[in-house]
Amino acid sequence: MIWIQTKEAMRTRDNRLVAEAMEHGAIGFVHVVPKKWTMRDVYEMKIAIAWREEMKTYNIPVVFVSHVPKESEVWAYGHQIERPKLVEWTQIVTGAGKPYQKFTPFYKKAKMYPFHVEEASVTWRVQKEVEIPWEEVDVQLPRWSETITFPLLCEEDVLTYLATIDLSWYADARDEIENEAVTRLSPYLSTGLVTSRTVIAYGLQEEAFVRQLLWREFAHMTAWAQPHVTERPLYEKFQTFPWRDDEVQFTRWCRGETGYPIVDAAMRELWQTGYMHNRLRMITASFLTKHLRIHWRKGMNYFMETLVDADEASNALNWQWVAGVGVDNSPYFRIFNPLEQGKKYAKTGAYIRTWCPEVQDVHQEQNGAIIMHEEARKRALFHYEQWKEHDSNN
Ligand SMILES: Cc1cc2nc3c(=O)[nH]c(=O)nc-3n(C[C@H](O)[C@H](O)[C@H](O)COP(=O)(O)OP(=O)(O)OC[C@H]3O[C@@H](n4cnc5c(N)ncnc54)[C@H](O)[C@@H]3O)c2cc1C
Repeated sequence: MIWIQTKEAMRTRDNRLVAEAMEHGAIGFVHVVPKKWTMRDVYEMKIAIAWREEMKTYNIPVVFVSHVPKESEVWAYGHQIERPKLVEWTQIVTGAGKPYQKFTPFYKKAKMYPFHVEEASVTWRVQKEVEIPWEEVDVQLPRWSETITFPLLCEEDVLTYLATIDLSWYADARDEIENEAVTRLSPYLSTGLVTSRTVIAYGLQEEAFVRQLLWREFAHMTAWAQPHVTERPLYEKFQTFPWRDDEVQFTRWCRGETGYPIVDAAMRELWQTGYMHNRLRMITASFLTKHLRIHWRKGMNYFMETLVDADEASNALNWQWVAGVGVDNSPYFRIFNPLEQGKKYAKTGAYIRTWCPEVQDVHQEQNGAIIMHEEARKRALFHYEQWKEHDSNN
């Protein structure tokens, strides 16, 4: 009997972990119920509840536990079998055999190889009742999750959705916030309801889109090669950068009360739905790290708690990228003007008004704004220059 962690394993297609486990006989799944819930935990729990129902047809138990005792052997992606990838990371390396630090050369090299295709799908079969060696726990989802509409909960629905995706205007419009051209596949990729190989197998191969899937792959490769990406800046010199500690301003950012309509709309949408468009993630992360000069790790941790697609590697790499502390990033001195970003990518104001109905002029700082843009920009540049001169060993 083999027990498998539900994490990233609740699907039929491209699932070698489960297919191989079944070759050894009966299987069961264990799902660890968290003590403190993030948005993504709740979403995963809901997927696991639907999975438990589906698995009943085959007598395959899905057990909810508080923890997995150290001594018990439980199969999991990343242990018995590596996570599904599009390319072989050990092959996509520099001339010196090192992992790429920059995305563009990684991307160009990755495109030189055919992508890995889907591996075994699981052929489910009814098994005999098995004894459960685990102590089950009751699941109490947090009250706040009751009002949230979560993305799809089972693979079949996601596959149906995949078949409907039209990428013909993705390249031109992926930055648009109001006329959304992006796919919203990230919760499914993050929880493993589908793999990027299945996405490709469904014919979603438009170049600009595949480039984004490879950004994800690059983030995961980086976290594998440099696991400290969630802790320290990859651009080591930034270890000494003087971030500000300001709980009041941080809370205003989290709550969408900065007085910058585009920032506030995005942060409120995140809080109420767990979703935020990529362009808005860039604008809000830039605002926190440059306008407010608050540590990127605080923002990163807040996104990990609130995003329904929270993914440690993608989140950390992107935060480092926006903050300008990674190795392949927009430099710290390039500072987004949130008002201009709003005019360009959320032109009509409809998006902003949905989340900030109180706002009159959607492309202006509001009365009592946390800081004036020009002043914030100057201060950020001043501190950056000072740090460069005195502390960064440049
Ligand atoms: C500060 C910040 C934090 C982020 N945190 C996360 C996170 O926790 N989880 C997460 O999945 N993505 C994260 N991203 C990347 C990106 O914003 C989301 O993947 C994207 O918005 C998801 O929407 P979509 O599926 O409609 O994207 P699409 O544009 O349709 O892209 C398709 C897929 O490509 C991948 N992808 C797209 N852009 C990126 C990117 N910049 N980096 C890595 N993969 C990408 C995602 O898997 C996405 O589902 C973050 C970006 C920023 C700037």
